[in-house]
Amino acid sequence: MSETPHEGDHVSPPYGSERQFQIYMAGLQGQLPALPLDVQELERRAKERLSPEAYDYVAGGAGAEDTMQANLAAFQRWSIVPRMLGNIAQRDLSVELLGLRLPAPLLLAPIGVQSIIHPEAELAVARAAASLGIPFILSTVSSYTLEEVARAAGGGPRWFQLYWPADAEFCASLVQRAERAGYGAIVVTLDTRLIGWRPRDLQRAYLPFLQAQGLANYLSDPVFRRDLPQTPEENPFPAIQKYVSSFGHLTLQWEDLAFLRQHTQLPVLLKGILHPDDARRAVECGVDGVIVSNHGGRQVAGAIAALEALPGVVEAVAGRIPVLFDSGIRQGADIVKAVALGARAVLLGRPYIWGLAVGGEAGVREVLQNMLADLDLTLALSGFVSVSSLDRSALVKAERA
Ligand SMILES: Cc1cc2nc3c(=O)[nH]c(=O)nc-3n(C[C@H](O)[C@H](O)[C@H](O)COP(=O)(O)O)c2cc1C
Ligand SMILES: CCCCC(=O)C(=O)O
Repeated sequence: MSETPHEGDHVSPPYGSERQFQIYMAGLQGQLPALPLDVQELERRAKERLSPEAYDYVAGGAGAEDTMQANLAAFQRWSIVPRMLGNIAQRDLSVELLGLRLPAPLLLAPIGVQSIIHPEAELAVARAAASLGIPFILSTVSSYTLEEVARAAGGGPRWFQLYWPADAEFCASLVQRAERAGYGAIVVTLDTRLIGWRPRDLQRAYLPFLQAQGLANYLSDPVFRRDLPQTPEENPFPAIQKYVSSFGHLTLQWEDLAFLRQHTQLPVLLKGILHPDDARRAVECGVDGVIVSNHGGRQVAGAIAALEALPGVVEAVAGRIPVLFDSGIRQGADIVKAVALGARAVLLGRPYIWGLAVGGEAGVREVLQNMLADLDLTLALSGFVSVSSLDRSALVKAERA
């Protein structure tokens, strides 16, 4: 099922219009795109394929899911004001990020336990991302080990997301394994030291981690395994219990970030920043980047929409480190808006998981290709030839609906 990357898969503008043309030409021969282009339709198709609990786990959010909805609504409060008659023949979607030149301001957000979605899980995602040169961020709670996923990615760019465990030695072990396996940065997720109140999952009493689908990095770690009374192969319960009791490091504080610096050479980014004061604190702590995110509305019901938080964080950071963004990216225009508001790049979340559910590796690739083509065309038709030339002047704040 896996396909090897093709040279021609690399995104180079005017790729958007080429892809569009390919789709229409294939249509003349009676061939339609494999995946729905509309992300809501894609989600419906994914739902048909997934178990009800897996679907709800991905689709759901915290509480009444008001923040999850607000994440999407926030994009409608900014409008692009297209400019005419610039020369848009030569376009450049690429951006520089922590010494990497990315083909577009796009990465794949860390999403855990992907084997509940597709048997090839993170391996398929890593291959799809690598074929386009798009970095992916592997979750700590992945279904395959970080070493297995690194092998699947080959030379493709990758970062490791850290759920900082209470055990310092285990924390150091995870980070050093990631560094050895060629991950280029550590993304510390701050907003999920406890799991949010998620009614859909609670109603089904469903937590996939308790079925070992998200424990690959734990069970393969020599430090984690060391003091278990029985090996996880003999009896999984002691390992699961240990995982549950050590998952969230509830006494972790800003000063502790120095610990990471002592244990890795890699750049460190903080994911889950929403308040400008936290952004300033992050800069003072010497981290290399922040990610504005409310975890897709899965943690604090009633929290600020991520896009609403972005301008305040950008202002507080004042260009000292890159600001990334996620929570609500669904189409090319959303990327344009986030970048215009000061994000260096964005993370795509749920949509690529729907692609994985419907089409495995090829499905993820198709979602990414469509997103990049949409971005390229939206940018060009708005009058911009490069992502780096976008700024707030591209937008107006719409009247509140
Ligand atoms: C099913 C699911 C699992 C997730 N797992 C992780 C994770 O393991 N680590 C993490 O930092 N964020 C995790 N996230 C949050 C995403 O990285 C990202 O912040 C979120 O999906 C963005 O919202 P959006 O998908 O609505 O755009 C998860 C999100 C979903 C939907
Ligand atoms: C233990 C929680 C990890 C997965 C996650 O981040 C999510 O479900 O949102």
